[in-house]
Amino acid sequence: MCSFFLSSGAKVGNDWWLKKWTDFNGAADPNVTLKSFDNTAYIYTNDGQGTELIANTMPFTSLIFNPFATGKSDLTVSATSTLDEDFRNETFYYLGIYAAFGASVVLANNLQSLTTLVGALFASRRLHTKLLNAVMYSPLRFFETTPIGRILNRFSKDIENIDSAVMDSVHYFINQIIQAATIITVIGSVAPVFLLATPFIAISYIIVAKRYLETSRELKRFESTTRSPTYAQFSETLAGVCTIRAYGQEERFADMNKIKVDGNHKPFFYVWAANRWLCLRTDLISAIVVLCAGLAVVFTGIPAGWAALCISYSLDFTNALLWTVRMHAEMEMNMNSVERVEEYSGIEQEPPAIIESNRPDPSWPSQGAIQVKDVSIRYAPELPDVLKNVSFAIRPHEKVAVVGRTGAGKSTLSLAFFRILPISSGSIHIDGVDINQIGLFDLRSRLTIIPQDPVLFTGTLRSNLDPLEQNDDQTLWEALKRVHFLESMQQQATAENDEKLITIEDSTVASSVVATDVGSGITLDYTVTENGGNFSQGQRQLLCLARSLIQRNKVIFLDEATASVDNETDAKIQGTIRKEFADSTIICIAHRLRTVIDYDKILVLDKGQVLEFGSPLDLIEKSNVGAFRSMCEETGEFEELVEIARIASANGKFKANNY
Ligand SMILES: Nc1ncnc2c1ncn2[C@@H]1O[C@H](COP(=O)(O)OP(=O)(O)OP(=O)(O)O)[C@@H](O)[C@H]1O
Repeated sequence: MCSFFLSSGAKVGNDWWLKKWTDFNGAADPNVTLKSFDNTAYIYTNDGQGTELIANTMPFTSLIFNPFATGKSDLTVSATSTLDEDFRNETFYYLGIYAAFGASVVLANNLQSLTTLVGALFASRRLHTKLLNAVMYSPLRFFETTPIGRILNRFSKDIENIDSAVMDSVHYFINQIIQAATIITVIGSVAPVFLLATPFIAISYIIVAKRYLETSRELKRFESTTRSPTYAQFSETLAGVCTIRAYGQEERFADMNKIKVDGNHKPFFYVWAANRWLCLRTDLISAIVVLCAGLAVVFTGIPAGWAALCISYSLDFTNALLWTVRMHAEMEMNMNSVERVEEYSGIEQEPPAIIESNRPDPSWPSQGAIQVKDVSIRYAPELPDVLKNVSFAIRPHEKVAVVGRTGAGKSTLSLAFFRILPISSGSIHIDGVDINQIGLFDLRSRLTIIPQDPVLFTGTLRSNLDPLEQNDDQTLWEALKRVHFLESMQQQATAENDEKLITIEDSTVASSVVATDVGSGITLDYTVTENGGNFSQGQRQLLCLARSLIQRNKVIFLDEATASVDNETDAKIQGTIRKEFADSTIICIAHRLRTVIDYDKILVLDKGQVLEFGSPLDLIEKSNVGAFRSMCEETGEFEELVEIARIASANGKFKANNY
């Protein structure tokens, strides 16, 4: 009679568990052996003539044994419920391990994501700051030789890549490598003969990956370099849209844009073609891996479960391999952005902003005496000198006009004072301080320039006049009034709408221009659009002049500051300059000789050299060969200019020119 007790759900799971069972059965009937292999239990009897398998379980299933069906009804096999207890304990034990694995995977994943994100943010911020500083403090030459599109590309696409893509690709690349290595290890440990195939797999991988990486890296670089001209062309087109329309060239510019966009998209298309190429190769390698795994399984004769594991892992290998190569390429391509941003951190920099050991007195320059000695300047080391051994001296509070033909070097001279261009030889002293020996911040913050092209920033009147918010509203309004900006706005508003009566209030509270209609009123919060686009060129120059009035520096450069205003406004502004800057040294670059004929001195430049330097009257009365004299003659108002110069000389400077 056979008795077999096994409660339902009991499973044969591992050797240890089964060993106990076997012992138990062995004790019950020495002719019965119970073996376990690969999660399957086998019951054998030995009738003295040989061993016979009489029952077996399915893998991971309960032992179902019907002794009558086997014809071994005299067989006694017994098992007790202690097996269930063991099984239950072990199940919980392994479930616990499994849960712990799950929890650690979740934790590790989160930790990894956190580290990646924080690391990426930190790295990206550092790189961005480095790039910004490098560009901000680069010399003028850098901007002249570097297309704006290229700089924009660094700050937009490259920084975006570093922000979001670089760390992701590094992260996935490492994951994929671990996955591929794990697969090889698992298959290798189950069927070690498989390891014989790994050199072949490694070599194939290296060949395919190398080819793909080289191609895709070049394609990506090509894509990046073709993007900059696209940006440049686009921004140029936007800036010159009026001219383009005026000449009816819209279509040509649109075509140019299409060509550039096409050029930029071509490499993108080829990147995907290369991707397909890669897929084919990795599929091939993976097929060989599956074949090798299959052969290894067959020839080592490992149990079915392990064999299945090997094969299913080898199938996963295709994906792991493909993504390892892809992520490797992606990582390298994204690293191009890091390389490109890093490249800019090595660009030439301007001298230091502050030299602690040599800071000028806070009141410097208090007089405005200037000594220029043998100054030569060039725009680049490979270019010829633009200013050649220029020497002159200006006494405190003197008003000096710099005149000369186009290209004579007038604007370059003002750049030399601000050290926008480095002085290649000679020196400039202001109130006895060699400007080459002090920091750029100290130098530039003590001088004022009103450039040929007035620069305004998007914001408000207030933010443009007083960006550091160091002055009260009253001062700002005063400055606007003195440069006749308010008048100009009033005229404009009146012209726009006669019914909107604009008045200039002189109230001490704000001295604001208030319109009866709020819509046309001007306040210090009046919007200034990009580049001051909502003001005329002349109004922009007036605003720059107002800004310099507020600064009240002792040395002022006017680079054709009133070139874009009408004669009447020019006369008013000149009056303001004479009054407001009476105590300052003024160096004024001018084309309208009438504007500067009553200045203290005239400096005539020609081809970067000083031709004449002296009082206007002295120069104008020079014999016929005088350069200034012939310039005055060319104006067609020679007599008038001579008259003004004479009155100015007789009555004291800055009084004759009443227009
Ligand atoms: N960015 C530059 N790079 C190279 N050379 C330049 C650059 N700017 C000006 N130059 C050269 O320097 C010389 C002097 O130019 P600058 O602008 O100082 O003349 P300018 O007298 O102010 O002329 P304008 O009256 O037309 O403003 C010119 O011959 C010009 O070719």
